[in-house]
Amino acid sequence: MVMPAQDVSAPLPWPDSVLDERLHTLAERRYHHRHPFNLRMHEGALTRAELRLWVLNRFHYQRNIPIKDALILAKLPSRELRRVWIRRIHDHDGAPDGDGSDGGIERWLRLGEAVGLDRDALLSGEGVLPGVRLAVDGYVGFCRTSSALEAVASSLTELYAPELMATRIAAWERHYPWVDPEGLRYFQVRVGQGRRDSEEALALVHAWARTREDQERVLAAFTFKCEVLWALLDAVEKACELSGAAPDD
Ligand SMILES: O=C(O)c1cc(C(=O)O)c2c(n1)C(=O)C(=O)c1cc(C(=O)O)[nH]c1-2
Repeated sequence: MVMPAQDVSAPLPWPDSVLDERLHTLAERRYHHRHPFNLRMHEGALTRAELRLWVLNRFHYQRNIPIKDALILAKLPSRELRRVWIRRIHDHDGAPDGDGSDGGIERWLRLGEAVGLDRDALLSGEGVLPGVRLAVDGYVGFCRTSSALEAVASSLTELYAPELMATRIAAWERHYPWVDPEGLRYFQVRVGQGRRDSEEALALVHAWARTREDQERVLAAFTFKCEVLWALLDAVEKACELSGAAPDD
């Protein structure tokens, strides 16, 4: 019997713990918790107009999350996996037998109202910055064209979102008391959902990334996603600089 030739020079896969460590090192440097806009948000330095601009632009990201999750769903090979993943769409759009009022998109619309933005204004998409559109389109396109492993790996930034959201909730309560606290509900609910979703995604990545090449692809997908989040905030920060809003506006 002819044995397939083995590439003895191919590097061995890392243990899961080493892959996790590499993700962590990347996040430390490149996740958007370090972005200057988030730092300004946390220290209470944003004007009302700046906070509103962020809420309006992040809504564009939020409303595209279930769309990219539907693209990932279509790549999953088993009903067991699809049954688990479909819950992410319901988390944002609302339960299938409801009217959407229990979903994350509705909670984000309420966050908009809490900062003084009309829900029709958010739904119209008017005011979404070109850079935000490109960043979000980039994320959705990545999930459309990449492998299931890479698309799932790109969601792993959520490993770091719950801690950032806890910081955000505390900062908003302290520095932006004019925001109706009901608006913070989106983040309060998302902390638990984000923990669960990212742990599920990490378990899939561990199971699927069998070679060093797969693992390198995971790191590249994660880096790309950090860049999506970073580019979104770059666009918002630049618009703040250009508008030069007065501190008490
Ligand atoms: O506010 C944040 O900092 C933040 C970050 C992220 C993230 O790291 O991708 C998500 C969210 N929020 C979020 O609310 C959310 O629903 C979400 C879904 C995903 C994803 O990639 O599937 N990321 C995130």
